[in-house]
Amino acid sequence: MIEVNDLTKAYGDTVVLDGLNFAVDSGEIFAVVGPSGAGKSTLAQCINLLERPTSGSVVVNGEDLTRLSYKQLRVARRRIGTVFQSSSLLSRRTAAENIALPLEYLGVTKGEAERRVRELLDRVGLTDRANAYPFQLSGGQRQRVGIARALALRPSVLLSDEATSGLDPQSTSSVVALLRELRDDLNLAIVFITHEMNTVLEIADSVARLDRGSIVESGRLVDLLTDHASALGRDLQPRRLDGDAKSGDAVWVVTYDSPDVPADWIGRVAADLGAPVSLLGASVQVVGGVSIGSATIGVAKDLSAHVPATLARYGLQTSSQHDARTLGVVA
Ligand SMILES: Nc1ncnc2c1ncn2[C@@H]1O[C@H](COP(=O)(O)OP(=O)(O)OP(=O)(O)O)[C@@H](O)[C@H]1O
Repeated sequence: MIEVNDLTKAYGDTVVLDGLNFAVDSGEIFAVVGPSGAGKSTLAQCINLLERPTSGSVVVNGEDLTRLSYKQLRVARRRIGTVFQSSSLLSRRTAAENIALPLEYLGVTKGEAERRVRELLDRVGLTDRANAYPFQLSGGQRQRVGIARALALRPSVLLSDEATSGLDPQSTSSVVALLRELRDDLNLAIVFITHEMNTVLEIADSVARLDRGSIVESGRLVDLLTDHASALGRDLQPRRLDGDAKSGDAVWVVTYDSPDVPADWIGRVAADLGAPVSLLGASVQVVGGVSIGSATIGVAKDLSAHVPATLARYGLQTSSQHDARTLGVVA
């Protein structure tokens, strides 16, 4: 497990990370989301101690890495494997040779390294691409090689710094599936840093939002998605808008997590309001075994005062009435 306690990083007078606290258990994926400039890269560098925090600690399996000497740190750093955005593979080395790099640095015998590389290639599903050079691999395959290399020294923590950014949706899904598999099979604690909300929904057990160097909201993904007061939970909901709101309609985002919500709730809500309800988009997401539904509906603006209570009657919640323009709906 990894714990980050009161972590602060300043460059001169500029405080880039301001007193961050979180813990990630073995077998858990913790996502950190945040806009550009929030401090995500700096956090990644402080976690693997490429940058020394100004104050605070990074504790891996009970050992405070920030207290170690440079020499001790070189050994302790093996407990954290890092995967970067572009996987930074050496272009003149094959996939297998790239994965072998950390083993070579460590002075592992040739035979032992070859055995371990074979194991790792199999682990990431690239046995048949062992002798391919990076330019012969797809973006998703290169990231798999990067993941295998990060696992070479059997770390207990995997740090993923924008590892899926820039990948197409299919490659992203395959890398996400691999990381979830590794979480479960190797019981890794994974810190997944990203600016992509969609990926968080696919991968995270817990999530924190970093904004201007501080964690402004955090929690278990399933709790955030079902907490109607959570701004992060709302931002994580997939938005599917298939239709346009009618002129004169207000747009509402409705969420539900209860199996008791009747399947024909739209018809019933319309009947209660005595006016049509248009379904503009809907999705159902299964997070941690819980089905979380999200729908976007349009209802005549003059009925707005009655909408929340009518929805609540059927176990449906809406946090607020949304401006159609912010949701990309033409009102
Ligand atoms: N070496 C440095 N000296 C001074 N300021 C720095 C340094 N490194 C980063 N910063 C500042 O820290 C802030 C956070 O930068 P960081 O790169 O960690 O953000 P980020 O969330 O990773 O952004 P992005 O998603 O755009 O990469 C920025 O305002 C940046 O200018």
